[in-house]
Amino acid sequence: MADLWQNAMDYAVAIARKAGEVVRDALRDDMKVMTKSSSVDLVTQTDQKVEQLIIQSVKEKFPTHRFIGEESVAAGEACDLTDSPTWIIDPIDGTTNFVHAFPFVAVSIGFSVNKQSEFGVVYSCLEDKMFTARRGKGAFCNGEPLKVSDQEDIKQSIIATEFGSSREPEAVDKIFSSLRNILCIPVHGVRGAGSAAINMCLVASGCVEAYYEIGIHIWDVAAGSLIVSEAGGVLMDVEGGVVDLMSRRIVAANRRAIAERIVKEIDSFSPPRDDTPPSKQ
Ligand SMILES: O=P(O)(O)O[C@H]1[C@H](O)[C@@H](O)[C@H](O)[C@@H](O)[C@@H]1O
Ligand SMILES: [Mg+2]
Ligand SMILES: [Mg+2]
Repeated sequence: MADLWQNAMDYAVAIARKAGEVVRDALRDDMKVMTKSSSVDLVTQTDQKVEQLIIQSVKEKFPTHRFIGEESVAAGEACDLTDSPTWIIDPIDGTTNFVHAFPFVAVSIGFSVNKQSEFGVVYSCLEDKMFTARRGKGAFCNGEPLKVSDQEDIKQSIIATEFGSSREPEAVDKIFSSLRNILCIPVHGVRGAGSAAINMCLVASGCVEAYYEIGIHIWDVAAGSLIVSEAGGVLMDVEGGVVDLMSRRIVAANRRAIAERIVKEIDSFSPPRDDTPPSKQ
């Protein structure tokens, strides 16, 4: 049977590559850096330009499809995931890296239908690595199949995480408390690429055993989640149980036992959900 969404996925890969070129070119220019929710939540004209480029290109080809885009939501659009085919876009995941030319910057495009993820594309544009996954068909990097690490022992693992863009003391205290607990299990190391999407691709590639973060948004992890699960990994909420991409909390791991061990050490909290309008937060 023909794959209904393969055409859309091929299109997403082509747009992500084009978007990556725009990002790479912009690194050479002077940047105007603006802020969003806090003085460390950065955005540039390139984030906005790339998001518009992706949305306009998709609209030409798939006029009935819907969008959740980071910069459109920042501009006031609703973050609604319906049953309609929906493109979930982070035009630059790792904007702080981009601003500082720290070389981990990704274009992330997730696609969901009936609230189920159908494909995910993460283009790590400075490394020129194209990560892709189609539901039920595996995950790939530049066409090569991906598989999570087979490590069973958390004490022999590397765990990825991020500090995020909240500087509220209560949140920072919990982030540090979780980090301390995990570091002192002890694990071999803790790392962070500065891009949620790339961290998830590192889990899918078997370079780190797990990644967790509280404070991410649906556009940071929509594509990466499918890439992890298609590479054989698991997703979980930071308190255990089923992950909810609107909840702004995620654990992605090579296996359930490692995810559950991390959950035990996380001092959890709940940022305002992505699907709660700012007026109700
Ligand atoms: O760079 P953006 O798209 O803003 O995404 C980042 C996110 O906002 C932060 O919370 C995470 O810590 C980063 O890893 C994201 O990639
Ligand atoms: Mg992001
Ligand atoms: Mg972004």
